[in-house]
Amino acid sequence: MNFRLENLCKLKSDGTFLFRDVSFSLKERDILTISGPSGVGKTTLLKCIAQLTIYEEGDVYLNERTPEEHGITVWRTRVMYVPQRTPIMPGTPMEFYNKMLNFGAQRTIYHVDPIEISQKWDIKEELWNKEWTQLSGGESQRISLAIALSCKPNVLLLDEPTSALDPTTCLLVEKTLKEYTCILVTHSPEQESRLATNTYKLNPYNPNQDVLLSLD
Ligand SMILES: Nc1ncnc2c1ncn2[C@@H]1O[C@H](COP(=O)(O)OP(=O)(O)OP(=O)(O)O)[C@@H](O)[C@H]1O
Repeated sequence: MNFRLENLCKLKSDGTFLFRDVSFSLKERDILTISGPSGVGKTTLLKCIAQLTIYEEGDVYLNERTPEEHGITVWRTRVMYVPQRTPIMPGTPMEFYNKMLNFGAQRTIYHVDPIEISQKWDIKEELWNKEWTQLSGGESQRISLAIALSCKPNVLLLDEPTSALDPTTCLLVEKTLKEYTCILVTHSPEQESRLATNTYKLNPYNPNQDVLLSLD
């Protein structure tokens, strides 16, 4: 497996750059952490990679093929975005998971049991049949993550995946994540040093850099 991002550029609504020329690459079981100040564009970068948000320039490749070549729906199952907060949804996690199993691109994938994954993180099986609205932030965060891991995507795009967890549970989740290839947004330098095989610091875009570049 190889994954590559080349010179991704994203404009803000006022026409200035949110970020410019973001490039990195990953191989199997790499964990690339993305850090940077609040509002710098970390979530937006993950959404661009997942093809959930448009970007103005740049290319992204999974195994040397673009999202268009894979097909956008297949891409999103192979390069899977997990938001920081689970959107408010009707029904239970089990109902959601069963629906997902019948959804186009997922039908062809052999899934790992998400309940088994979540049990490693102290999620009891009965929680899967509770309404999403009745779950705590940390419970729904772990269940959403278990569903994503069960699809065995090539690359996981994780937005602060342990933000709602206590330190002990956070370490249990990190232990599992080490078996996967991830691009992971974190505000924790400790988490970065425990997990990262590669790091990327997203800095606020500085237009003065363009002037210096054009003078070269
Ligand atoms: N689709 C979009 N197009 C243009 N700008 C956007 C888009 N989505 C978000 N933004 C803007 O990009 C900026 C960065 O938001 P983003 O949520 O990516 O930051 P972040 O680095 O993840 O922040 P935090 O660490 O607080 O979660 C915000 O000002 C937001 O309004």
